[in-house]
Amino acid sequence: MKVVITRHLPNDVTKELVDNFDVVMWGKENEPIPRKQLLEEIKDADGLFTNVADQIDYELLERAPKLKVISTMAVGYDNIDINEARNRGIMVGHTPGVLTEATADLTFALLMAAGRRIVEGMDVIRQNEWNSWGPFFLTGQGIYRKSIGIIGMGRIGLSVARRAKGFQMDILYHNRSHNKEAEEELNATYCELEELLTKADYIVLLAPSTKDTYKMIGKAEFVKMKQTAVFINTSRGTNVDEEALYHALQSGEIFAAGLDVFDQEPIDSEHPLLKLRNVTALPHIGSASIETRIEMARLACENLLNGLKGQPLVHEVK
Ligand SMILES: NC(=O)C1=CN([C@@H]2O[C@H](COP(=O)(O)OP(=O)(O)OC[C@H]3O[C@@H](n4cnc5c(N)ncnc54)[C@H](O)[C@@H]3O)[C@@H](O)[C@H]2O)C=CC1
Ligand SMILES: O=C(O)C(=O)CO
Repeated sequence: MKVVITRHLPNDVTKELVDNFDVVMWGKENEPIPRKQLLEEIKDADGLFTNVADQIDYELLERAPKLKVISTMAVGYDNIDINEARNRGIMVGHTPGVLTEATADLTFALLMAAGRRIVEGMDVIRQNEWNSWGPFFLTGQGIYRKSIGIIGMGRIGLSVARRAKGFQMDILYHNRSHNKEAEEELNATYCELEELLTKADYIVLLAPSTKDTYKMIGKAEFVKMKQTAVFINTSRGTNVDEEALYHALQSGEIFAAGLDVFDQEPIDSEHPLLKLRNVTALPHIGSASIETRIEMARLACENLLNGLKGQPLVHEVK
């Protein structure tokens, strides 16, 4: 059987796949396999090892009559046409859990960086703009004992809430259903979205990208936030209306934003959002700790191996 791997991975991670299957692996780690080449290689493939940056759509699936398993090295699978895969009897595996703590760390780092203007401070030094200590020079928003509103209280949301508890923050959340663990362990309060937006000092978006969450934070939502609010998005860029976000940041409707994800990735370096001093932007590195990425790659390999051997996947998207 043939397996296509769309990014270069370490040999010790792919060993079992290489020992058992005919593996075609793209040679570069940080550059995507050209679409044309992927469409060619997929024609006789039984398994596909992919990630958030590949579009696994109708066109690709239509060209892959033998495909049995798609395994993504990610928890989010919005880049995969799940319905089409299901119609064709193709199993889809993903990697929930192993990346939760790394992504929560990065989310909290962004929250602190945006609130306390950390990257802006570095820029000021680099640009030789640091003249003196000033009473209100580079002052930002406090974090300790402030409130945090988490939209999407799932695995990562709960781990972010645990970090917030360490800062004695008041935890509000909005979710599809009540999260008992968050309420009992952290005294988190369930809110309707509107209430969360008006009350929270820090607003953290961690819901998946679905048709219900598409641009769920837009003009109407930013207007409801406090002028001192700091907005953090580590979910997916498509969950936010970026034009409305730009306007809210530029006009002072909100204080700052910390963004790890964008509507178009990679974001163009000339994008208006990146011109704003009150934006802290990162290139989709939420889960990028070395140990977490290795665990994700191993789990994705295990999903693929299991599927191709006719065994249940460790984590199958249902
Ligand atoms: N920036 C990065 O590198 C990373 C980003 N992510 C993103 O984070 C997302 C969350 O991951 P997990 O916490 O593991 O998933 P999860 O499934 O455990 O949590 C998602 C939560 O969002 C809630 N939700 C769904 N639709 C909602 C809506 N319309 N309104 C409010 N809440 C809603 C769900 O009920 C669930 O509790 C992923 O889907 C992915 O998009 C995940 C890992 C790394
Ligand atoms: O897992 C995900 O969904 C990511 O965005 C990358 O870790």
